[in-house]
Amino acid sequence: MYIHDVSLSSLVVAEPGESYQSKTNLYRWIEVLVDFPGSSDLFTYKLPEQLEIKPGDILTVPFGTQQVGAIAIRFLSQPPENLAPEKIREVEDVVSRGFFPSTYWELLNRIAAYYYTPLIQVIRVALPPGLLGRSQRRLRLTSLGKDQDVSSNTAIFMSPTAQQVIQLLQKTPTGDYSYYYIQQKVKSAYRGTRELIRLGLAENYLEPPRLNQPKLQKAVTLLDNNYQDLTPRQREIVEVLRRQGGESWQSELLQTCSTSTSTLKALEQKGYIVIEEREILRREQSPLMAGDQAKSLTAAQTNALEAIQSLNGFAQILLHGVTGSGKTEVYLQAIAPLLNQGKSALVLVPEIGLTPQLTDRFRARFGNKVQVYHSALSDGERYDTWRQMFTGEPQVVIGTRSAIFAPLPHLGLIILDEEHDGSFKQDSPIPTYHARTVAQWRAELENCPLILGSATPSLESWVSVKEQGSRGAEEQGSRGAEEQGSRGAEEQRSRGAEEQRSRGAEEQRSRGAEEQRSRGAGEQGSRGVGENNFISSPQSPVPSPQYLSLPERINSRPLPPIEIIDMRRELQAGNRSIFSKSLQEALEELKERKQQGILFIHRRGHSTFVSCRSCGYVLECPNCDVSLAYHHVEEGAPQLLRCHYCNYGRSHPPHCPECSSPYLKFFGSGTQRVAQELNRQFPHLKLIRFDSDTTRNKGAHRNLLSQFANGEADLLVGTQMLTKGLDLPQVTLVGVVAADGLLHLSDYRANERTFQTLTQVAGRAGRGEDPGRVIIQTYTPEHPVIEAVKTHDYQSFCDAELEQRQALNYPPYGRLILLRFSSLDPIQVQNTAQIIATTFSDQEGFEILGPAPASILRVANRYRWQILLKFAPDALPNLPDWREIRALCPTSVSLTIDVDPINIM
Ligand SMILES: Nc1ncnc2c1ncn2[C@@H]1O[C@H](COP(=O)(O)OP(=O)(O)OP(=O)(O)O)[C@@H](O)[C@H]1O
Ligand SMILES: [Zn+2]
Ligand SMILES: [Zn+2]
Repeated sequence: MYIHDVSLSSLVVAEPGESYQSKTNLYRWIEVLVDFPGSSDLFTYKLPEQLEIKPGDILTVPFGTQQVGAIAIRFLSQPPENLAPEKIREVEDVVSRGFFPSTYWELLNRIAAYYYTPLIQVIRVALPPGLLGRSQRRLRLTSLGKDQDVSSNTAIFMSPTAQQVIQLLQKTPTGDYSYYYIQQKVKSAYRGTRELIRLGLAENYLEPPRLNQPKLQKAVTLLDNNYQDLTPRQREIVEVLRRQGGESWQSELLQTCSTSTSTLKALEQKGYIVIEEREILRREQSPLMAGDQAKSLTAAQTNALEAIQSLNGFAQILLHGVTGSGKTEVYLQAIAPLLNQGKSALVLVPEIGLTPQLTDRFRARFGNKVQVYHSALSDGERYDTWRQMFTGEPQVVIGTRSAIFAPLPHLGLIILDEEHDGSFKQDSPIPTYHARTVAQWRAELENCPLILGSATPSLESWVSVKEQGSRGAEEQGSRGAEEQGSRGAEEQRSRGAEEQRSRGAEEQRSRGAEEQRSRGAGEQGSRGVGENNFISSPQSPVPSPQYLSLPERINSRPLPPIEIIDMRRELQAGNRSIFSKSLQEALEELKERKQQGILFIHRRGHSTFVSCRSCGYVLECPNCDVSLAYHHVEEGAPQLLRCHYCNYGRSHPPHCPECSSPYLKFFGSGTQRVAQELNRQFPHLKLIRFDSDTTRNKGAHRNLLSQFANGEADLLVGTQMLTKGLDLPQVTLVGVVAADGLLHLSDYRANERTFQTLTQVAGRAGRGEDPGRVIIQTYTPEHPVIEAVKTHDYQSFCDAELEQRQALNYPPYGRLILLRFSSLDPIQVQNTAQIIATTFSDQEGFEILGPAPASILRVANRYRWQILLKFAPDALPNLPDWREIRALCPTSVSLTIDVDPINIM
């Protein structure tokens, strides 16, 4: 055994369609990941002759004195340098073939390398929870083995261990045991088991994780219905079963016929029916949808669809469609023909609970071919949905960021809807992947198109389109929608996506190889999986997306006009309400016109902090360096103080804890306060509060949204979560109570995030017949972001913002890596951050910002420090060895390496 690191250069896997046989002749070693607690390294094994192994197969290998499960990762053409070939042990056997295709493994390896994460941890995010950890290898008798008479003549040829093992198995009613148990009971059992398998008396299998065993339910199947010797009661049951097509779940049959299990048993004994356990796949229960037909497309939609359908193999599309322009319809029609070709599609959305409407639209179109996959499913649901994907049946998987790992065998298309959304990025734990980046790799490896859809594309995507060349996005943007779709597609084709792809791959390979060579051989041994220095510059190797736009709303409906209200003026004019005059008038009109409205508030709760008027004391969280938010839903409800970081809660004190003054004042408005204020000023308006406090239970989002859609309320009052994808034609008014809270978040993405949020929330208004109206209240109306939102001017916002980013080398130009340290010990975490920062100081090619305390130093009693590394564009710096960096961290300090971080706070 030998520990070796993974790097792309030595990643040799069978390409699809390539002859695998020729590879085995070349490569006589294989690296495997062993399923052994605490082991995250790759180990090298010899390929036995006569045994076909491919990357992605599940194996058994000798490990120390045991046999353990393992996953074949990749072939090696040479044994590791400092290990004698004769010391390398052989793979024992293949348990399950083709568990994952080779492209999938390459994907996992890229993620491990790019995000500095041990491969095993990447595999853990890719698999449903618990699959790897708890799966168990077992041995069971075949029917031949069950009938084998151990004292007979044939058995004489069996070795004594094989005889012992088969006797052990025959003693159990099921004829199977775990390997672990067999090894405990029979000395050197492994030889015996191999022998039994060779003789066809026993077989290997992998038992699925214990907690997630398939769910079984009794099913009744009709065998015979010629009614002889049946009582009238029994005859009735058989008749019911026949009318149901000869099959029913037992529980349903019992209910329909009001009968008992003993009556069914009697029928079974007479040979009329069989009752057997059958597996039911647990999937999220979905409401039944009325079917829905493809809509006839607008000209711009048609152009976009044609461009998408003309793609062959890997290509990226940025589908920039204003809010309400019908992007979803384009997705649906792009997917439909794929399903008919036997392929599947993957649709990623920011937060699935928030977008039941989107899932419903897919279900209405594709029925039960739609699978929903996200972390809020129970482990059992996740496991079953995951296995359903493996069947290879054409299907549409809709999910959140981790669904990018959905094991769909024939992937025909990947879509990232609202691609700009921050929830596609994982901040912790490692790998700190961005689903967009992973989607780009996956589409490339699976050779299928990737569509990035948004009304407010991320600057990353925008820049990559612009950099595509002189005939890029800018020109296209100003061209008529008509012309643009087809021209764009043509350009793309002639430039040859193919060529780009192979170039990208080549570059990568040779770069990887170089690095590999330059590293000392001795060094290799100490490294773990995925700790190599591969890093790619932002522009390469993935080719730029093609730009498609849907510049207008459906039916040429206008985008809603946006009024900016200067709240300082309101105050000067004597209006002390949180609602401006305009907003008050607009709210008054809602009821008269039988229309609905949405009010956006940046925060939940009632007030963001509570402070004493007499001494200025601010009530703070005992575990975090933040103030406590005041929660009070309505008159008579308990008054609570809650920490929005660690969820600490306490009752609201009647007096200041410091000076006992009774005069405590509330600052900063959240959803609860706005709701209370609305109830006071507009008692006739019915409202629904929509924030993480009111949507905690499963299905709550859907319930509240359908209440609102059914007209049971006039106003929807909520946070961020109502900016995403709501398509409600009756909504004419959108109000933003205070835009400033968004702008004042102190990181380099605050402007981009504010522009996106405000544009998206504004986009909820006027999607139906009646024109919309948007009112944004702010104390800084002159802010350039607010002005760009007002004029719906994405382009000029981007230009201004990109200029700043470029000047400071921030993404999408420069690249960032954030090291986050945290510890219960305030001194140790600071010292560690300082020590590590000095190890960087002699390196060239990047700038070191920090170490600095995080903007909130303490959260949940952990002290947080960080170091930001900033790389110049196109620089391929000599990055430190992350293993060594990690080694400098004492166990009490945890380090997260966040590659391409988007939250730097
Ligand atoms: N070709 C069409 N003809 C008629 N109606 C359409 C057509 N395409 C889409 N629609 C309808 O227009 C509305 C808006 O479309 P959709 O929600 O897909 O827009 P979107 O671009 O995804 O919006 P957003 O980005 O704001 O969420 C939907 O109700 C949809 O059913
Ligand atoms: Zn006080
Ligand atoms: Zn707290």
